[in-house]
Amino acid sequence: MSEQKSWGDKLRFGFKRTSEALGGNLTGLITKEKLDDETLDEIEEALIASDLGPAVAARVRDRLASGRYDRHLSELDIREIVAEELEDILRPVAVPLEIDAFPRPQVMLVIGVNGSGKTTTIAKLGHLFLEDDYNVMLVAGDTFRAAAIGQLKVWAERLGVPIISGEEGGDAASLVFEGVKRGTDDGTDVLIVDTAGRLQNKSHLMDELSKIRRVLGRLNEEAPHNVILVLDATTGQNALSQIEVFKEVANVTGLVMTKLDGTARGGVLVAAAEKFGLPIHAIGVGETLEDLRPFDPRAVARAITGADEFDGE
Ligand SMILES: Nc1nc2c(ncn2[C@@H]2O[C@H](COP(=O)(O)OP(=O)(O)OP(=O)(O)O)[C@@H](O)[C@H]2O)c(=O)[nH]1
Repeated sequence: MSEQKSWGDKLRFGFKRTSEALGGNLTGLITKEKLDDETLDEIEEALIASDLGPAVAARVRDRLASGRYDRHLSELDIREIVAEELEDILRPVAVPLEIDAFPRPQVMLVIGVNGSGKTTTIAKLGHLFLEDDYNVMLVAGDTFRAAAIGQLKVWAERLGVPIISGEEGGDAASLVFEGVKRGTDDGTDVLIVDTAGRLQNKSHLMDELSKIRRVLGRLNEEAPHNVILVLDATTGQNALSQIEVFKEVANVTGLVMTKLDGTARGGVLVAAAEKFGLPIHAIGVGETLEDLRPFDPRAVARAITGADEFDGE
């Protein structure tokens, strides 16, 4: 119970800068007597300025326009209406990561640009699975940098889970192969693989992933079962271009968005949901292991719009 509450508080706190930005953009528009076209245009622009993107802003505008509100709408009314629309957009993509009964281990490749929070996210996902009593193993497949290998080893130790790692510059695919073999023998449920999947150049990423696939295919045709793209919300609209490019070169199966706490640009979560419809497995609102969770679309929509700050929920 208290865990739930504290996550709710973290969400509201995390999205505070986003909801303040949205509120700031809306303030002044709401005092108008009725929702004429000019006010609707201004609200639409305010939503775009909040990183929700033009498509989401247009949806909200349509909703407001079709409401035929014959009364003065307060700021809270507007926030409530926006929150409902955002919830509708987020609901279909709020898909928690599931571990299938078979085959085990389930192989999850984690990709993302440098500094997106990839390594931390792997640790946080591991923590989530451990909480659900799954056996977890990590693979330090980002062999480009010794620091990345070291960092993942520290996380593995903290989590108390095994890790397969090699030397800097080593072959990621053979580490993954070893991980699946060991994981099969040890009864591992989920193998989470860090990758150097970073888009320094597209062909390198494609080569890396296709080699991993090829090698994995010898053990299990369906692996990798998940290819998870980690995105840093503070990059705003740039996160959308990253999805576009990664989708082109890797078979991205789902997203994790991090650093929603450090930014006024959290609206990009909704823009991504609307534009791509890819599952968003979890969101990160802080640096500790507990700060990554599958999300409740209603709670997130209300945190983004700050609706609950107003009605005292
Ligand atoms: N505030 C906040 N910080 C985060 C979050 N997720 C990750 N970070 C921080 O972001 C920084 C980068 O995270 P890493 O996990 O090292 O990122 P990476 O993508 O693996 O980066 P490289 O190892 O450089 O490839 C670290 O300081 C993390 O603590 C989050 O949800 N919120």
